[in-house]
Amino acid sequence: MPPNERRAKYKRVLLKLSGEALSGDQDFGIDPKVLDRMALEIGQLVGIGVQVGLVIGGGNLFRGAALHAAGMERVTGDHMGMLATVMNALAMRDSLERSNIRSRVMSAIPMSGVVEHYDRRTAIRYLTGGDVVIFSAGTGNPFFTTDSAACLRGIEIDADVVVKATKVDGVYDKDPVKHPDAVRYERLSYDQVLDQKLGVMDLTAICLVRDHEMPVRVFDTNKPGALLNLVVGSDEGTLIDKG
Ligand SMILES: Nc1ncnc2c1ncn2[C@@H]1O[C@H](COP(=O)(O)OP(=O)(O)O)[C@@H](O)[C@H]1O
Ligand SMILES: O=c1ccn([C@@H]2O[C@H](COP(=O)(O)OP(=O)(O)O)[C@@H](O)[C@H]2O)c(=O)[nH]1
Repeated sequence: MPPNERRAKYKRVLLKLSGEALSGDQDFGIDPKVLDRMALEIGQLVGIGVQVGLVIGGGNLFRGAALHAAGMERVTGDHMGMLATVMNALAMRDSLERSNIRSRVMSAIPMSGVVEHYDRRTAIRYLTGGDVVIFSAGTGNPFFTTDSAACLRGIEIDADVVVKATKVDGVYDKDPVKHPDAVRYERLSYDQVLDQKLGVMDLTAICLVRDHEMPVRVFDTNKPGALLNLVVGSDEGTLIDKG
């Protein structure tokens, strides 16, 4: 069935893309080919009437913890990490707009003249009007991650689901990159993720979605069509919910 004839299961989704995904085969930076592919996949969602909020990480450029390990003060490192997410957001907007997908970038850190300051009601208005909204600069606070920012914004904008795009095709009983015998879950409860300390999302983010009963789906960024499939209700990746 052509994508535009497929019916969406979700009306509004919050999609989290890791910064690392944007660097493609390189260790650092932004690969325009990856952005263009993501823009295409996001465009398919918009095409079937799904409202898309986007949170992009910054790990392809800077991570506060890594800068700190190299000797930098942690808060300064986190500020650099958050600014990195703004750069990624600008690159993503550029790619979306080249594909004729209307989009807005909002930042949790005010950056007059570059991007709009985050405001929940304005964001919801943009989403309702069909614009993709990219929420940048994480939560605006050090010591958090963009996974937490994705869960926070997902809850704030009343998304139906938080969708985490990652390098693996779901949540496993142990890290599948290190353990080839790891077994993938189709569905998990928040408490299982917390009790078993399953490392696919940080625990602060999981606590937040648990407290607000926001479902999360983890899927493989590199699998073509997976995002559209899960939005139309296929069993892609792993679903984390209250069980
Ligand atoms: N139980 C687990 N199930 C799935 N992935 C896991 C698990 N434990 C650790 N991981 C690792 O978590 C990574 C995904 O986390 P992610 O947040 O996307 O990475 P990043 O820190 O680059 O953003 C995977 O690449 C995988 O190696
Ligand atoms: O609310 C936030 C979100 C992010 N960061 C910083 O920004 C970096 C990049 O985000 P993240 O590591 O979550 O990116 P990803 O792993 O998704 O690429 C983090 O390492 C933190 O240093 C932060 O301080 N507060």
